[in-house]
Amino acid sequence: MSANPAIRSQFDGRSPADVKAPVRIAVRDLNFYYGSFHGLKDINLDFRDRQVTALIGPSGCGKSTLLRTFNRIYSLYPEQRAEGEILLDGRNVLDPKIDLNELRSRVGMVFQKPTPFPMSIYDNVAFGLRLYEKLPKSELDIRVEESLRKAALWDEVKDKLKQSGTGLSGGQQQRLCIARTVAQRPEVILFDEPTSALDPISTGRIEELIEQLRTDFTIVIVTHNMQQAARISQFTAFMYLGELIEFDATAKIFMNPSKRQTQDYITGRFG
Ligand SMILES: Nc1ncnc2c1ncn2[C@@H]1O[C@H](COP(=O)(O)OP(=O)(O)OP(=O)(O)O)[C@@H](O)[C@H]1O
Repeated sequence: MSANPAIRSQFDGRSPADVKAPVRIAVRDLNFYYGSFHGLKDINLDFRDRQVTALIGPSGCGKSTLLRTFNRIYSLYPEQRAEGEILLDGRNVLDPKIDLNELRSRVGMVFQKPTPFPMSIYDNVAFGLRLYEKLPKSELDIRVEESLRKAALWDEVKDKLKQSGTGLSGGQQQRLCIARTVAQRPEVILFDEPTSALDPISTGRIEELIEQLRTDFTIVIVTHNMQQAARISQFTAFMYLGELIEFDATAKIFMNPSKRQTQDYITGRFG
């Protein structure tokens, strides 16, 4: 199962997977249930520091479910539960004693559809900072600018910070949501299909941005788009029916996967 030269050339010059990077999130024997439905089955997986890990697999395989365990966002729904361990820097985020606000400031999330708050661009970014960090106005201004720069949006909005965030284009709104997440200085950023509602140019900008954000953050991205996974991630996890089928460096998954199911999926034979 080795790749043809066209697939191989896609990986020329790409940042290779750093298999020695420290493990930031370690998933151990994770099972997830929606009521009686067993959504994730015995998942074991390591996410490495300052690497982009893509979660791929056919619709309904559990990619979003896995992503949503890392910041316990599922716990808004009483019938949903996780068993096992998700160690963030060695501490189990599934521990009921963990402070969920603190967890969510350490593990930020960007959703499929841009979700700016109905307030100014500045206030969108400052929102979490005002809640959790009592910064003087001058420092708040610095953090807002820094976050908008990291989200590659500053130059487009610096003269209209008081205008509503909802008046921006879809791609700009998504970068605003990234700025809002980055402002909290999280360690991990979760992206749930962040470009599926965007045009190709906006998609390209978000992909470039994710590559830049990798220098500061550990990134996990759910994507349906196999080319996108190949373009932007260092590691890829292929899931099917709630199970982790294969996890490896992205180049290995796409050029020489070990499992037949992975090969069939990446060559478009199913899913
Ligand atoms: N709220 C829910 N209640 C019951 N079952 C659910 C719920 N949300 C998801 N599921 C089921 O869990 C499984 C995994 O869903 P999940 O959304 O994680 O898949 P996915 O791989 O992200 O799919 P997609 O690519 O279509 O977004 C599916 O069988 C789905 O029907």
